Amino acid sequence: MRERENIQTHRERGRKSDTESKKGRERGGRIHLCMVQESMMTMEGFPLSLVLVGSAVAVAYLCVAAWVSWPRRVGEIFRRQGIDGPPPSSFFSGNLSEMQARLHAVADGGARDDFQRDGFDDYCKRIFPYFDKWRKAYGDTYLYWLRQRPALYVTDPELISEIGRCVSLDMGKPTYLRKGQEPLFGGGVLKANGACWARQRKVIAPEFYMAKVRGMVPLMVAAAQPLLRSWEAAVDGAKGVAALDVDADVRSFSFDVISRACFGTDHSRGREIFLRLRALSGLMSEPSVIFAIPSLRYLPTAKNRRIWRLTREIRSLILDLARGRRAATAERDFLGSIIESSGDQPRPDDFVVDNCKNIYFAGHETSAVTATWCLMLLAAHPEWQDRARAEVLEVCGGGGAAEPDFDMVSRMKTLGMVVQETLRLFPPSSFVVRETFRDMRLGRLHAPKGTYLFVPVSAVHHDKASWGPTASRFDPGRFRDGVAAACKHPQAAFMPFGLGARTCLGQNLAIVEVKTLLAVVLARFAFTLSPDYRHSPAFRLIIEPEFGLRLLVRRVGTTQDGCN
Ligand code: HEM
Repeated sequence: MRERENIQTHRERGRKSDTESKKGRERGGRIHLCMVQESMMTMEGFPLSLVLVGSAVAVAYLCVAAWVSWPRRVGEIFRRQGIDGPPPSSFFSGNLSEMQARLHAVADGGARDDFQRDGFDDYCKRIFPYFDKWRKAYGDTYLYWLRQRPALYVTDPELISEIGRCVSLDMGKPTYLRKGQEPLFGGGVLKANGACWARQRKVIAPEFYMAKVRGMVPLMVAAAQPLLRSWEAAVDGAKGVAALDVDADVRSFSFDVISRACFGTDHSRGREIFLRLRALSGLMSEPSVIFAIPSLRYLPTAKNRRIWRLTREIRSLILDLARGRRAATAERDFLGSIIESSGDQPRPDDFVVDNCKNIYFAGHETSAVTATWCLMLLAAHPEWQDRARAEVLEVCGGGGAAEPDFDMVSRMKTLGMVVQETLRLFPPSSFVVRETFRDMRLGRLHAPKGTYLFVPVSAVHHDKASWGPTASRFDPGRFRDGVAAACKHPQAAFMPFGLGARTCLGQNLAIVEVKTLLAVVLARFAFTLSPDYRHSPAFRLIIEPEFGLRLLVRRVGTTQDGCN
């Protein structure tokens, strides 16, 4: 009985709850309907475009929030690894404004004459005062900011070696080096990355192997003749001792060497091309708002039109030469070889044009400024000048009568040590720079994608921890038993030609070229620094003497007053 009642109650409860839930469903349905109606009213009240704009704003907000918080998150990644650094002064400039302010403060103090008879102040502290300050505050490896990009300053030998060992295509030349520089470098080997770079390097590298450079010594001797003739004329005209601004002559020699090495018998036409490249480079390095705002590069301003015209002329001159070469017998110089390999490249004409331009930029000023610093250091250190000359005269025989050939140049060990010590004290390239194109592990370091790695070559070359207390002194003798015996951590302490997979392709050519020039000069002339030489290494993409190099030059075997 009670059971029946229970069942009934349960059924009634069930009916009741069914009715309630039906009512609820109806209410819910009405609510849902209302919401849809409401929302339809909203859509009607506010046009769809407003809703879309709202969504776009929300997405943009999220992107900006991610962008703005990225530096903080990256900073945190480095801090967790024990790497700290100066806080960015603003989100947009990073540490750039502080860097500029310190540079101005030093410039306002005037260019210091920091040349000393037996040593050189570490000019890097004057040229890059911010790095020195930050290194003292944050240690050998620290993080700073170039706008919104993290930049790691690396002087720790272990980390430098890791960068040198890395062969991954996920690390390469920073993209900022290419932006706006297309007319000068195009997609050539210097700034390319990934498979495109690897393909080009494979073709170009053999052109500068020692076996090729061996055959270039006669063209170097030929390229030195105008300099020798003009110095002889000046010395004879001055009745014994001439004051000469030698840096322009040395640059002209180097220009001729690279023209002859690249274009062989066509070197005079090559010179025409390189002269236009020089003009183009001059135009593009003029400070201008056009290059700060990328889209302005496409405006037909007078300057842009000149840039475009030069770029077109250079391209068509190189391609004309290449067409002539294809029709004639193959010549085994740089141009001949890259024309031959261009067929396997995706864009053969670009490959030829861009790499001719790249070799000019890579190989002209760097070798010239190295030879200029060598002359300056030999002028300032007569004992080393005498030793180097004695070696040249001995190797070339007959009092230096014979023109040097490759084997003779290779036997000039003292001269080799002088060149190495010059590259240590004044490396033309102040930085080896890389960018990580994805998150990477370098030894113990985890570097997020988009990190710049800056190895300050000149600072590392002057580091007393690696080179000892005489680091700032000119002492070629330290290289007597090679680089390994000259310093601690040789892989990470001496890198005038860069690091690892991207190391300089022209280093054999450069060293033989500088030694050959010094040999022919030393065999004929003795020189000292002019009293008005002002020692002031300046950073203008490469480290060069700010006020040029003036020497007092006389013929070998005569004294300062010109008498035997
Ligand atoms: C004393 C003279 C020279 C110095 C100090 C020098 C220095 C350098 C440095 C520091 C690099 C960058 C390496 C890196 O990022 O790790 C480089 C790259 C390069 N250099 Fe030189 N260089 C000199 C002369 C030359 C000459 C004469 C040529 C050719 C004729 C040349 C061709 C190149 C090329 C093609 C690269 C790009 C390599 C690549 O990215 O794969 N260099 N050089």
